[in-house]
Amino acid sequence: MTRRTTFLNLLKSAPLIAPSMLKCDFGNLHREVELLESANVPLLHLDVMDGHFVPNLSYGPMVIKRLRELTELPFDAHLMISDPERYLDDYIAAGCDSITIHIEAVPEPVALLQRIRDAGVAAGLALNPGTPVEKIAPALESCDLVLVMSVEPGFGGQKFMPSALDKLRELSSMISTETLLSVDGGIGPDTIGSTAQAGAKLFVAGSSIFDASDYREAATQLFDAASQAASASL
Ligand SMILES: O=C(CO)[C@H](O)[C@H](O)COP(=O)(O)O
Ligand SMILES: [Fe+2]
Repeated sequence: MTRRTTFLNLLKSAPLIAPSMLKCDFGNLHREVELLESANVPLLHLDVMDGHFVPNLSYGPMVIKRLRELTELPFDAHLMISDPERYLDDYIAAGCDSITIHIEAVPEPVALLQRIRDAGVAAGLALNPGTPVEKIAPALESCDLVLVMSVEPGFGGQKFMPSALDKLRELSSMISTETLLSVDGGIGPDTIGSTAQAGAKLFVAGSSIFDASDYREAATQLFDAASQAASASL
């Protein structure tokens, strides 16, 4: 069983709430991971920023490797970096279970997505709010995950952009049922329902979990809202 197979099996437990570690307390990673494990979240979303592709810096493979020692939760790495090919092996070796690259950083992504899959890791492709769905259409068959950004990438705590909803609807009719459709940015109790109705299955949540006093309660509230909206839209 590869990391990719295990990651894709998560789809069976959708909706999936993925805390974005960008908003966690980096001075106390061990404790944060313990709290998230007791909150029963199914995976962690790791935002990697290089200060070039996006105007912010976060962490890289060395931190992810140490985090890997703290938990067996699957890692969903979101690489907001230029030239991800150059660093890909480091992220694979650090223990990521899925690796998502941006179409704006890699306009011809098929070969790189295949390299990720060949390494036994799930391959994801993200698009920014200003990028139309057509740009990623030729690569969809090479994707295990498609990530619709509902904020401009680079920072947590931004306001959800409703233009993501049309993209989610469009993509749900284009991708296979085995592909994880993910949404990232401004996801909270008031916005998650509309994204679930639009077809998202994996919901990245930073502020709405880490700003809460009880992570478990916050994650459960998001899960319940997404489940209800998804079943109402059936
Ligand atoms: O990729 C990201 C930012 O580029 C983050 O995953 C995202 O912003 C999470 O934070 P929040 O839920 O607070 O919007
Ligand atoms: Fe992200």
